[in-house]
Amino acid sequence: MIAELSLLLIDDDELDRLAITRTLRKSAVPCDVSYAETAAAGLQMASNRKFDAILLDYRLPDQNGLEVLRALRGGAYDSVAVVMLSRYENESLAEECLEAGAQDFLLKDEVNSRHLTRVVVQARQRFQIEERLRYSLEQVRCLSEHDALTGLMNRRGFERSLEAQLARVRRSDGRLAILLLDLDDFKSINDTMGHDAGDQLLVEVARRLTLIARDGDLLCRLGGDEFVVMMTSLDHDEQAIVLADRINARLREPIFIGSSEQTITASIGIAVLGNITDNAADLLKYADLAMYQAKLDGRNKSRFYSVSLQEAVQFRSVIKNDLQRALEKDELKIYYQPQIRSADGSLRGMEALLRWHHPRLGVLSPAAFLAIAEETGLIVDIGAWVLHEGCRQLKAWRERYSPRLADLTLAINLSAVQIKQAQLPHTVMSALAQSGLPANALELEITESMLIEVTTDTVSLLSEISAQGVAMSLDDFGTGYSSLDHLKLFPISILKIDKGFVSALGEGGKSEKLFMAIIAFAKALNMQIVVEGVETQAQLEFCTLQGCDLLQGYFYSKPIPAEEFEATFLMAQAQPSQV
Ligand SMILES: Nc1nc2c(ncn2[C@@H]2O[C@H](COP(=O)(O)O[C@H]3[C@@H](O)[C@H](n4cnc5c(=O)[nH]c(N)nc54)O[C@@H]3COP(=O)(O)O)[C@@H](O)[C@H]2O)c(=O)[nH]1
Repeated sequence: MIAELSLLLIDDDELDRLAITRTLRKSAVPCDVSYAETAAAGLQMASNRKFDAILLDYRLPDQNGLEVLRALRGGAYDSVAVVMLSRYENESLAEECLEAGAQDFLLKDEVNSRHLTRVVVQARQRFQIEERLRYSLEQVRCLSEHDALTGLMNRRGFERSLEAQLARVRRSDGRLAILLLDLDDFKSINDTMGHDAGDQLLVEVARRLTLIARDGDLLCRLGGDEFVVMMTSLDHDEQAIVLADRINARLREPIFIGSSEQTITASIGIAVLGNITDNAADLLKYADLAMYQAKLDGRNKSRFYSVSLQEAVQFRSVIKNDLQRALEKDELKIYYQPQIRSADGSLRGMEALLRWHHPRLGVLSPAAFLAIAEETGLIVDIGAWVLHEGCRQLKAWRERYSPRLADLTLAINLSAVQIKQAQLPHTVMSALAQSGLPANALELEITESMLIEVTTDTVSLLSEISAQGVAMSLDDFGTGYSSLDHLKLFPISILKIDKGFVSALGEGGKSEKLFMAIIAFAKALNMQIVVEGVETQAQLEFCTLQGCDLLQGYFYSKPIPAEEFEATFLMAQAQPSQV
C-alpha cells in the first residue's frame, strides 16, 4: 500500500492545475503535489527532487511536452514515471510520447479521481518494472561483452567500444592505436601443464596489462591467447611502440603457476587509425598482419603495420598458395652451376640450384620460397623431386658425353627439414637406383646452421647415406659456428668456403687470413676444398695458388637451365657419344 504519492504537475494553465489538484485530493491515496508553470521550471524541480511521477502537459509556453519528456529521459535527471496530459485526442502523438518514454497518455477531459490515481500508480509501477528490466538488460549486455576468465572486455565488447571510439576520434580529429598481442608458444603451456595452468597464466597476463595500461586505454581479450590494448588517445606513433616495449618487458618477468616458474612473451602488432585506414575492421586486420610479421621475425617483438609490410605478407600468402601446386604443374626447374677443377680448368661437375618458374612472378630464387616450403613441409616432396630429377639429368649427361664426362658429379642442397626425415636415406638411394647412377656421383650439401640442433638421429641418418658412398659437403663454411665438433661428428669430406671470404680476397684483411687458415685446416683434415663466389680472374688465381681444389662462381657462369648448361659446358668439352 502506498502511503503518499509525491507528484510534480507541469502545466501553464491555472484552471487545469486547479482541476487536477481537486481531482487528486479526492483520491484514496494521499498526494503531495508540486507545481511548475513552464518546462524550464519543471525540469529544474525534477533535477532538485525525486518525485514518484510527473504529470506533464503537452502544451507549454517554452517547450512542448515531448521535448521536456526527452530531456527527462536524457539521463541528467533522476528517473521518474511520466504521465502526459493533453487537451486534444491525438493517437500518433500518444504513440510518440510512449515511445519517447512516457508511461501513459491521458486526455484532460477524461480525468476523474479514480482514473487519475490508478493511472499514476500504474505508471509508477510500470516505470519501476521498466527500470528493473533496463538494469537486467544492462547486466546481460555487460556479461555478454566481458570475458568471464579475465574480466576484460571480450571481442564483442571490443568491437562495440572500437566503433564508439572511432566515431569520437573522427569527430575530434584525434588518433587511436590498436596493439594486438598474441602470446608466444602459449599452446605448449596448455599442453604440458594443463588448461588450469593456462587459465592462470591468462589471468596473470590480464592483470599485468591492467597495471601497464594508462587511463583511457581499453583492454580486451579477443579469445584464446589474444589480447588487445586500445590506446584511445596518442600524439605520436612512438607512444604505441613504447607501450608495446613496456608490455613485453612486463610479460617477460617470471610468472609463478603453483610452484613452477614460467616466462611468457608476446608478439605485438600495432596499427594506428588515420595512418592507413579509418575503418574498424581494417584496423584490426592490419594489427593482425603486423602481429604475424612479429611472429615471423622471431617472436617477442612488436611490429608496426605499413604498406610494405602488407605487400610482403601478401607476397608470402601468394607464394604459400601457389607453391602447393608448383610441383604438379611442373613449374619447378633445376638450374646448374659448374664446378671447375683449379688444377686444369676442367669441368668436375655442377651444383643443382632450384628455381621456380612462377606463371605471373617470373623466375623465383630459393630465397623467395624456400622458407615457406620448409614451414609447410612441402620441402620434403620438393627435395625428393630435386634428388630424382638431378640424378636423372646427371645420368643422361654422363652417358651422352661419355667417356670424357662420364665421371661428372652433382652437388645437391639438403634442407634442415629433410635431414630430420627418417626416410631421407631411402629417398636418396631410390633416386640413385632409379637413375642408375653410382653413389659417388652425388654430393649432398648441408650448412652449419642446420647442424645446431643435432640429434643422434641426424648423425646416424647422414652416416647411413655416406656409408653408401655419397659425399657430404659442409656449405657456407666460416659463416656460422664453424664448430670442430660438426666435422668430428658428421661424415663430412668436402668443405665449401663461403663466398663472403672470396669477395674480401685481395684486401689483405682478417677475412683473407681466415680464408688461408680454413684452407690449411681443411687440408690437414684431408678434406676437399670448394670455393664458391669466384667472380674475377684475380680471385681464381688466388684460390688456385692457395690450393683450393674446386672453384665455383659467376666468373664461370651463373646457375643456368639444363639446356643452356649442356650447350655451354658439355657440348663444348666433349662430343656426345649418342645424340
Ligand atoms: N634445400 C634446398 N636448398 C636449395 C636448393 N637450391 C638452392 N638452395 C638453397 O638456396 C640458396 C640460394 O641459392 P641461389 O639463390 O641459387 O644462390 C646460389 C648461387 O646462385 C649463388 N652464387 C654462386 N656463385 C656466385 C657468385 O659468384 N656470386 C654471387 N653473388 N653468388 C653466387 O650462391 C648460391 C650458392 O649456393 P650454395 O653453394 O648452396 O651455398 C643456396 O645457398 C641453397 O642453400 C635445393 O634444391 N634444395
